[in-house]
Amino acid sequence: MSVLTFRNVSLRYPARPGRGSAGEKLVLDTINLQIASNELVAVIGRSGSGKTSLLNLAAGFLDPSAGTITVDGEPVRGPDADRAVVFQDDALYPWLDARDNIAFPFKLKGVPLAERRARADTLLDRVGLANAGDRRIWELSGGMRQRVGIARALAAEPRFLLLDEPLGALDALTRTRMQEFLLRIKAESGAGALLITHSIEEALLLGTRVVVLSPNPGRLTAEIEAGFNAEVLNGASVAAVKASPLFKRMHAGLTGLIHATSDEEMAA
Ligand SMILES: Nc1ncnc2c1ncn2[C@@H]1O[C@H](COP(=O)(O)OP(=O)(O)OP(=O)(O)O)[C@@H](O)[C@H]1O
Repeated sequence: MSVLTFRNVSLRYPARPGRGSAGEKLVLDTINLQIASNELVAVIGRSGSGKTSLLNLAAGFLDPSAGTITVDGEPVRGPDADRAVVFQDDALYPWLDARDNIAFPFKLKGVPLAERRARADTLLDRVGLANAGDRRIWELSGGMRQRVGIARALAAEPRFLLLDEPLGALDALTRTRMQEFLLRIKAESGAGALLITHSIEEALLLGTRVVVLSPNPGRLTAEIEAGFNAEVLNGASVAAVKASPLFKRMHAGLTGLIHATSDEEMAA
């Protein structure tokens, strides 16, 4: 079991040149958060509350201004394939086909061509794209592209998946299918996951825990345990889970928590 830990983490963006320290911005304030391999922690909060900044810290793209981020006690010192990131726009290489996109991390590790293609094919199969290996990225639908992105993230067998609105650009139907897919893939991979989403519904459906980030500066102001992901993994339909009275009550509760600090509407 691995654990990603934020301990008293704050993040300050520097002032723009010429503005002295007056323009400095405290974006995250004293964040304490742990994500274990068996968890999917969903972070919600209004726009600008610091969700992406939090994920960028976990990824090692940014250094905290104070506090520490560790994986199993080892400080995070920069990006590492062990903490694989999936973005909203899939960030795939358009000049490569689906198979070679997935095989790319193996290429960087010096794995021979035949072996890396075979490993990519196994991953394609896992994400339900066994017949799409030869297709160019622009020949794939949005949902298929996100599957390729997720397969590429899994290629390094990461201990943590860092998911920044991975389903945000998909139409509602595809998104629902992909939510279920993401849950299964996450469970099979054994990786812990941090999911940033604008959707309270998605957070509640996928998260083992949902944490609320309140803005100016970003602080974790609420944390709830959610068990709906286990219901979906046990075979319940996403539609049935979302329609349950408990889901609706918890959704209303979280909406209230976010609106308590916000004038802005969050997407349902
Ligand atoms: N590189 C940067 N330099 C200065 N300020 C930044 C930088 N990146 C983000 N910010 C500011 O930090 C705050 C948090 O931004 P962040 O993108 O983390 O929030 P978010 O909750 O992910 O927002 P959204 O939901 O709109 O994506 C915002 O006020 C933003 O303007």
